[in-house]
Amino acid sequence: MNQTPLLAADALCFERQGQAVFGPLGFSLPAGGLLQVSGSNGSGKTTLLRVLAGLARPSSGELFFDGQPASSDARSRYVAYLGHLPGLKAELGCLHNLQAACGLLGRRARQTPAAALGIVGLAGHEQVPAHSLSAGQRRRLALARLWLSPAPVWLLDEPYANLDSEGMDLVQRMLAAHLRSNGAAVLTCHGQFNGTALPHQQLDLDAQVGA
Ligand SMILES: Nc1ncnc2c1ncn2[C@@H]1O[C@H](COP(=O)(O)OP(=O)(O)OP(=O)(O)O)[C@@H](O)[C@H]1O
Repeated sequence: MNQTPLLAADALCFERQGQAVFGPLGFSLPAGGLLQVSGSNGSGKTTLLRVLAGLARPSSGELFFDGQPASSDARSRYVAYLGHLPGLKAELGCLHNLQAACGLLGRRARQTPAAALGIVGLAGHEQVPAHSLSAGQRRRLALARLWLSPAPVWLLDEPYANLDSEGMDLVQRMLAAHLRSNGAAVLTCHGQFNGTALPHQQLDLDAQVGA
C-alpha cells in the first residue's frame, strides 16, 4: 500500500507586507484523508487554499504532491479547486460548460457531463446558460465540474455556501465518495457548526494567533 501522502505541507508560511497571514503550518493528508480548515473571517483560510492551489506563492515552507515538490505540472495533475467564484463560462449552457472543462482538464473514469448534471440535481438544465442560474444552482454546476475532474486532491473553499440542506447533503455524499475512491480533500469553514460530519483532521487558524 502506498503510504506517501497525497498532499503534505512543511513549515508553510504566508506573509503580506511583512505581516504573517498564517504559518508555519504543517500537515499530511493520505489518500482518503480530509483536512478541515476553520477560523474566523480574515483568518487566512482562502489564502491558504490559494497557496495550495498555486494561485498565491508561500513566503516560505514546502508543499508536496504525492511526495513530489509542488510545481505547476504537479498541480495540474493533482488539484481541483472550488473557490468562492464558480469559475463558469456565463454564456455557455450547463452541459457545454462541463464538456469544455472535461476537454481542458480531463475526466474522472466512468463519469460523463450529462450524468454529473443529474447527480447535482441539474438534469433538464443542459442548455440553460450559466448566467441564468441561481447562486445555488451555479454552485451545483461548479460541484458537477469538480466531480468530473480526475484530480485526486480537492480544495474546497466553503463548499456549503449558497446551498440548501439537500445541496449540503450532496456535498457530503460527493466528498465521501471521493475519499472512498482514494482522493483527499481540504475544506474551509467558519466553525464546527458549518463543517463536515465526515471523519477529518482539523486545522484551526484562529488557534495560531500569537503562536
Ligand atoms: N487580495 C488581497 N490583498 C490584500 N489583502 C488581502 C487580500 N486577500 C485577503 N487579504 C487579507 O488577508 C487576510 C486573510 O484573508 P482570507 O480571505 O484568506 O481570510 P478567510 O479566513 O478566508 O476569510 P473569510 O472567512 O472572510 O472568507 C485578511 O486580513 C484579508 O483582509
